Amino acid sequence: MVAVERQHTKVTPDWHRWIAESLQAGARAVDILQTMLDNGFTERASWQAIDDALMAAPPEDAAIGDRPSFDSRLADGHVIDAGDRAVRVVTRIARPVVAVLDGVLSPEECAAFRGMAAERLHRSTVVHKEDGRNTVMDIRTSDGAYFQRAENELVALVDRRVSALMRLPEDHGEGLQVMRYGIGGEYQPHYDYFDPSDKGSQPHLDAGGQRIATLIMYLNDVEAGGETVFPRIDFSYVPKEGQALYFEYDMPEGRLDPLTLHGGAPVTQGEKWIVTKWMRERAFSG
Ligand SMILES: O=C(O)CCC(=O)C(=O)O
Ligand SMILES: [Fe+2]
Repeated sequence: MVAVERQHTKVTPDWHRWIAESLQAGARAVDILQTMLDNGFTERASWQAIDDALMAAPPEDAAIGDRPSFDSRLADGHVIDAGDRAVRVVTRIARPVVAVLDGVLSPEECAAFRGMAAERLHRSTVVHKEDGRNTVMDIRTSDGAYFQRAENELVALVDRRVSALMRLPEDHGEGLQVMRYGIGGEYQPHYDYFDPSDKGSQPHLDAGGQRIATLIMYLNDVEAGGETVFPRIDFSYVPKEGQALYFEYDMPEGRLDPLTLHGGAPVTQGEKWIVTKWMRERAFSG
């Protein structure tokens, strides 16, 4: 019989005390959560206990006006210089590192990408866990089109802008990937980084190393559905033409941030078009 690992759903008084003390000592809720997950508690039970502790005794130093620190590769400030464009920050989340950015692409650029991609769309694939090959699977039901770095003027312009924005050299970037989701089209929750324990990740890791950050740019407003969701932090972004969602997942000591689990919710009305840039830790031939 296969042993089923039981997860704890009951938080003991000792643990409640530890949570309260850790919060008072200034620990972050996400780090407390991680310790609890590592010790076999369910996510739901852990958050419940952390929330209870926060309600009972909010950290003394959490004065309104105190700004959390956003330790991110993105520049500070409300407006970021992306070379040929000023990009406005709409929202920042500290952990996982996420930012919503406005004005990354103009309406004309969005239309041009949709038009350019329409001619070469094919069913999107995912990396197979075992053999590393690009494989069609139900978890990702979109059509995609790949653009080699700098393959035409618009692609070159956007590659350059994205590199300035993400503060990583252009040659760390995979070619831009346009995706179109029709009604029912979705991308179920996944990590963008390659799971180092999967055999199939190896050929990808050998070329350019691990993926470390993602920029999803939205090429249209979606009528209904199609949100980009982060289920581990209950965060949902509603697509808006010209905006982008930035997130990074490389953490100190080579760890990868599991809170970046994310997906594209099914489109229920209209279409959804995005163009994505995945950045690697090293230069990469494309
Ligand atoms: O469609 C979405 O909102 C998510 C896309 C995504 O996860 C990706 O391009 O890696
Ligand atoms: Fe993704």
